[in-house]
Amino acid sequence: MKVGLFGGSFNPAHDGHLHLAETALNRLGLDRVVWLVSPQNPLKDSAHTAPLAERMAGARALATGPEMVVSDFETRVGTTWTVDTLRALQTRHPGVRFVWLMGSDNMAGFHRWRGWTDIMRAVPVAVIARPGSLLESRTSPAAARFASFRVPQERARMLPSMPAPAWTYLTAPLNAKSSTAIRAGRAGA
Ligand SMILES: Nc1ncnc2c1ncn2[C@@H]1O[C@H](COP(=O)(O)OP(=O)(O)OP(=O)(O)O)[C@@H](O)[C@H]1O
Ligand SMILES: O=C(O)c1ccc[n+]([C@@H]2O[C@H](COP(=O)([O-])O)[C@@H](O)[C@H]2O)c1
Repeated sequence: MKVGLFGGSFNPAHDGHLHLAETALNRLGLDRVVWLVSPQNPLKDSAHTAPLAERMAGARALATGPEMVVSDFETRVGTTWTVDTLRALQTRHPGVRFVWLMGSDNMAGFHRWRGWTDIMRAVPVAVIARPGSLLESRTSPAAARFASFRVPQERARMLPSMPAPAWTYLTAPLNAKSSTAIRAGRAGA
């Protein structure tokens, strides 16, 4: 079983998220994409985060295909740092091939995440291109540090079966949606 782990605040969920999930599902040949709705991004201000139930409902409304699963795993287990979430999942599901999924904006700042080199060594990682972070992500400290472990996107279907570290950068048709823009629109409405 090959499972993409799609962590996010989903504050709120939007079709850019669906774009990322479907791109990863198809290009990596995954069996499932799990939308891990974060209790709270440890690097973001909690004052702007909507209640979990609201964010879960928004994610469920979009993640409708049979391969899509929306999960509150981090809340149930009590993890907020991704490195801890991955350890907990790998301990519980030793037979599953997990791949961490993220947009290129997160790759640009990935070196600020707790235990980021441990994350790279724990699971393969797929980065999906997002407008506004194309150059920063490709020239980021994480991309430089793990340059020799990069898998060309033409071989992305091999990624879930590869031992970590291994990562790929998927250039897809871009989607410009963002939760920040949606929240700003609501505030101004
Ligand atoms: N339009 C998009 N294209 C590609 N990846 C995206 C897009 N929107 C979000 N992502 C990715 O989805 C994951 C979850 O993102 P998140 O829930 O923080 O949404 P966001 O729009 O980035 O929110 P915010 O604007 O509040 O930071 C992240 O890895 C992010 O990079
Ligand atoms: O573990 C970390 O240091 C860390 C720092 C920033 C973000 N994350 C995770 O990255 C995922 C995307 O976060 P976000 O807020 O960009 O949607 C989500 O699962 C967060 O918990 C994790």
